[in-house]
Amino acid sequence: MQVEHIGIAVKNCNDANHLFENLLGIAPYKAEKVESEAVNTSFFHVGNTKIELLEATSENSAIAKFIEKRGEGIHHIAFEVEDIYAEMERLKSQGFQLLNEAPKRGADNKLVCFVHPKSANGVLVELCQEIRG
Ligand SMILES: CC[C@H](C(=O)O)C(=O)SCCNC(=O)CCNC(=O)[C@H](O)C(C)(C)COP(=O)(O)OP(=O)(O)OC[C@H]1O[C@@H](n2cnc3c(N)ncnc32)[C@H](O)[C@@H]1OP(=O)(O)O
Ligand SMILES: [Co+2]
Repeated sequence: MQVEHIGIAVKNCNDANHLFENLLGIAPYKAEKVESEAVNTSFFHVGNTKIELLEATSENSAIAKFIEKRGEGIHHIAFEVEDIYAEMERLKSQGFQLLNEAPKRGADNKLVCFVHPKSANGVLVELCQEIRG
């Protein structure tokens, strides 16, 4: 398993893109809107992992609620897995609380699911599997 990306909640992707471009010295490689999560995302390659900037597109978005409550900042850590179905079963059998019954389509051509922060020492964990074919 490796860290696929670190999700950072931001108020405005354009502003955050400029800041991270200055910080990292590289431009984002992708911008993607994900309606199902009510977010705009922007991705930077950093070594063999990524930064995912997330801007809410609706006040009901998880990102909007997070920023309202905690301000901008690190939102989640995503791990890449080979078989998200098997990993979900494994985590469920170990008593982790999953936030979705089945994987859903995320950004950057991935199937994703989430583990409740309460099950992971206060960290929102995302599992990602590349959508193959
Ligand atoms: C576009 C897809 C993209 C991808 O990579 O493919 C994404 O990453 S999408 C990312 C945005 N989507 C999600 O985060 C979906 C999963 N998240 C959720 O279902 C909710 O945000 C949830 C359940 C984590 C929190 O829900 P809600 O905000 O309605 O509940 P509370 O505010 O009451 O929070 C409950 C409890 O959890 C703590 N909390 C909330 N968010 C986080 C967080 N990001 N990291 C750590 N802890 C978090 C919150 O503080 C509450 O704790 P308490 O001690 O009761 O205050
Ligand atoms: Co993510």
